[in-house]
Amino acid sequence: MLSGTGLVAGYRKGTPVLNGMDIEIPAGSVVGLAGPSGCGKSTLARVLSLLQQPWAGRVSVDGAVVTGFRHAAPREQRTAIGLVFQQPRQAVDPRFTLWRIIAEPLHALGRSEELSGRVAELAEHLGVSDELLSRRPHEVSDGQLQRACLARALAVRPRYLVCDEMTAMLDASTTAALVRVVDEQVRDAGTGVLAISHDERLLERWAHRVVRLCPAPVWEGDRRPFRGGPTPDEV
Ligand SMILES: Nc1ncnc2c1ncn2[C@@H]1O[C@H](COP(=O)(O)OP(=O)(O)OP(=O)(O)O)[C@@H](O)[C@H]1O
Repeated sequence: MLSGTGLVAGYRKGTPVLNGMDIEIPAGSVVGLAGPSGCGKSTLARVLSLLQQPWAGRVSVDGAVVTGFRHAAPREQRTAIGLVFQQPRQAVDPRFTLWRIIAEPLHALGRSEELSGRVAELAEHLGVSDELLSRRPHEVSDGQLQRACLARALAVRPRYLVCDEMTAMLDASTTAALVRVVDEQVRDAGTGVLAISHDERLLERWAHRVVRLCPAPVWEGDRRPFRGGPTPDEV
């Protein structure tokens, strides 16, 4: 289980974006996360991927409370969680070939003996041809690059995957292909997935459970509405 308990996080002192958020992503299931723009979905994705330190609350990975975030995140916990962003072009080094992009997490862990076999296996699984592997990001489409980004996220076999609007820029067939690969991970490897999307129809088809974040707060006198947690109509 990847879980966040009592998460408070934000950017400007005194105005948290998440204000006491609880969420649980069990192994082998897809939890959908929906909600209007600006309500904190990507913030939650960064906190659960250990890229952003919450102001309060805790993140646990398979029962172990995370003790550090960003560079201070324990390697074992950091590699347990893969992240795929909405904008693949902002998520890769433009100088790298797709091969190197996919290989990067293994390279960073010093697992060079696995590199070529694992990259070939992932590329085939994600439908990235040998010819595409030698190209750089500006020489491929968004969909082809996002396939490589999903391959990169899966390279070290994470136990959890956070997909932050992974398919928002993609056509229907690429969306279906990527969702199919993620579903196979869930079924065959027991991966737990947080699928963030504006597309409620996609989430209803894809996720076992959908959590909806509240809209941005509206001030009504002294009543400060709860913000950033699941609404009671969680399904
Ligand atoms: N780096 C940042 N610095 C300051 N404020 C930020 C930063 N990133 C996000 N915010 C603010 O935090 C709030 C939540 O942003 P976040 O990106 O988490 O929302 P979101 O639900 O993912 O939105 P969207 O659906 O549009 O992607 C927004 O008000 C946003 O302006």
